[in-house]
Amino acid sequence: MGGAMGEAVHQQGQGAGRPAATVPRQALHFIGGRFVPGKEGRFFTTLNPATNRPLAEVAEGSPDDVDAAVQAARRAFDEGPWPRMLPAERARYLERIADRIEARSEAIARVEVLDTGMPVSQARGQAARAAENFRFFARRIQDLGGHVWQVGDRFVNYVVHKPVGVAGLITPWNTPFMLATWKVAPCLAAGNTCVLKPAEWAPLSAHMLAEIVAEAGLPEGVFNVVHGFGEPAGASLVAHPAVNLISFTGETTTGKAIMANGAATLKRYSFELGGKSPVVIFADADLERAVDAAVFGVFSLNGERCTAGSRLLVEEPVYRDVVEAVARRAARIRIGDPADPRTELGPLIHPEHWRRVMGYVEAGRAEGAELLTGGRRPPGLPPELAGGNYLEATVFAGARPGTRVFQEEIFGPVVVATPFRTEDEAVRLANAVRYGLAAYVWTRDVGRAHRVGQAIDAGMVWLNSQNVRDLRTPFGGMKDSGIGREGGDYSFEFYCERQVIHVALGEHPIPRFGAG
Ligand SMILES: NC(=O)c1ccc[n+]([C@@H]2O[C@H](COP(=O)([O-])OP(=O)(O)OC[C@H]3O[C@@H](n4cnc5c(N)ncnc54)[C@H](O)[C@@H]3O)[C@@H](O)[C@H]2O)c1
Ligand SMILES: O=C/C=C/C=C(\O)C(=O)O
Repeated sequence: MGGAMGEAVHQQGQGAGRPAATVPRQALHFIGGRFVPGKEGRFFTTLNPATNRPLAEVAEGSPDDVDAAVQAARRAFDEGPWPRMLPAERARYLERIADRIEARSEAIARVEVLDTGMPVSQARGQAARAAENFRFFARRIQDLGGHVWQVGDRFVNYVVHKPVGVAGLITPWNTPFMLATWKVAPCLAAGNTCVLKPAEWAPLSAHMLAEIVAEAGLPEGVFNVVHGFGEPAGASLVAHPAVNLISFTGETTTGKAIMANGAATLKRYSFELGGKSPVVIFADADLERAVDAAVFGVFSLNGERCTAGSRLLVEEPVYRDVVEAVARRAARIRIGDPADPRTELGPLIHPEHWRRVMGYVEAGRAEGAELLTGGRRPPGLPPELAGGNYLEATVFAGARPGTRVFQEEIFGPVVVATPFRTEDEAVRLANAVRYGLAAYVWTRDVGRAHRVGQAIDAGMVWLNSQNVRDLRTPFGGMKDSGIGREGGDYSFEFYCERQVIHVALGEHPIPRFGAG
C-alpha cells in the first residue's frame, strides 16, 4: 500500500478559539491501494456549509476511473487473499480499522463538521458509531452459521455462506462517515471487495476512511473509493458488468434510477431510501418525554436524517399543548457554528438544498398550515456565518394530509403537526404517505402501543422511545422507503450467497432412466 495521501492543510473552525481540524487540500480516488487523481484530471470543490467557502478539491470520477476501481476490486476478489481468508483473519483487519477510527475520531468528527455542517457534539457520536460498526461486524461474521437439515439416515442438507463478489456502495451526504462504514464493514467482513462512491456534497470523511484502510494494511483492491457526481460516477458503477451488488442509501427517485440502470447487468440491491416518519402521541403518554423525543427526533442532524420524526400526529385533547411545547422548544434551539460543542442546529448541507427546504416552508404557508415558529434564515448570526445555509427550527401546525408538507420528505429542520381523534385515525394518518421507514409511538397503554406500532407500515417502530439503535436488528424501510434490510445477520443475507449442500448418507432410490 502506498501513494500520496493528499497534502494536509490546517483550517480553523469558523468561530474564534475553536480547535483546528486537518482537512485534506485535495481528496483523490483510492484505487488498488493507491491515492490517484482522475484519469481526466478534473476536480470539483466541496464547500463548508457554515460559510459556503471552499473547503477542498476533490477528484471528479469518470467512467474510466470507475472502471479502474472495479477492475482492482475484481482482481482482489478473483485472485487475492481476501475472500479466502478465515473470517477471524478478516475480523482482525476490521478491528484494526476500528482502532484507527477511534484513535482519529476527533479529527474525523471535525472534518465531518466542516464538510456537512453537522454539530460537533453529534458528529462525535457518529464517529464512535462508525468504529462500533466495524467491531460489531468483525464479531458477527465469526458467529455466522448456516442451517442444517437432517433427513433421517438418508440426507443431511446444510447451508454455507460465501461472499458475492464486487460491491458498489453509494452513500448520501447526511451522515457520510457512519453510513459508509455501515455498508463497508459487513461487506468486507463477508469477504467481498468494494468500490465506495461517496456523496459529492460531503466526500472528505470517505477520504479519511481510505487513509485508515491503507494504514490498516488491507490487501490492495479490497476497498476502493471513487469520488464524483451521481452522473456519471455513481451511474457507471451501477451499470458496470463486473459489479455484482449495489447497496444504496439516498433518495427514492435515485433508487428507482439505479434499479433501471442496473437492470441490464442483473444486480442484487439493498436500498435505504427516504422517509416521512410519524411521531404518534396519545393523550395518556408521558408528554414531557414525548416532547423531548419529538424535538430531538426532527432537529438533530440538522433535520437531515432519514429517520427524522417529521410528522407529529397528536391526540386532540393534548394537541395544542404538545404542539406549542414543541414550538417553544424549537424557538430556543441553539443555532450557530457547528464546531461549537454547544450548537444544537447547524447549517444545511448546500445552498441548493437550503432553497429546496425553503420551498417547502413557502409551500406550507401557501397550503394553509399555521407557522408556529421558524421558517426564516436566523437573524443575528455572527458575520462569519452570514453566508451559511442556516434555517431556523420550523414548526407548522394544522398540516392537512393532502398537502405537500405532510406528504413529501423535506430533509431539513421542519416538522408538521396534525391532530387525530381516534386510534384508527392515528394509524390511517400515519400510513397516509408513500414512505414507511420509521415510526415513533407514545402512549402508556401497553396494548395500544403494540397494536398501533404493528399497524403502522414502517420498517422500524420505536415505542415510548427516540431512535435508539440495536445493531443486531433489521434496519430499513417499507413502501417507498427501501428494499431489503441491513443490520446484524440481515446484512449478511445481502452481502453473502447462501449455498445449500445436499449430502446423501446412503443409497436412496434413483429412477433408472434408459436402463430398460
Ligand atoms: N433510509 C436510510 O437509511 C437513509 C439514510 C440516509 C439518507 N437517506 C435518504 O437520502 C436522501 C438524501 O441524500 P442525498 O441527497 O445524498 O441522496 P441522493 O439520492 O441525491 O444521492 C445519494 C448518492 O447517490 C448518488 N447518485 C445520484 N444519482 C445517481 C445515479 N443516477 N446513479 C448512481 N448514483 C447516484 C449520489 O452521488 C450520492 O452519492 C434523503 O432522501 C434521505 O432520506 C436515507
Ligand atoms: O440518516 C440516516 C441514518 C441512518 C442510520 C443508520 O443506517 C443506522 O443507524 O444504522
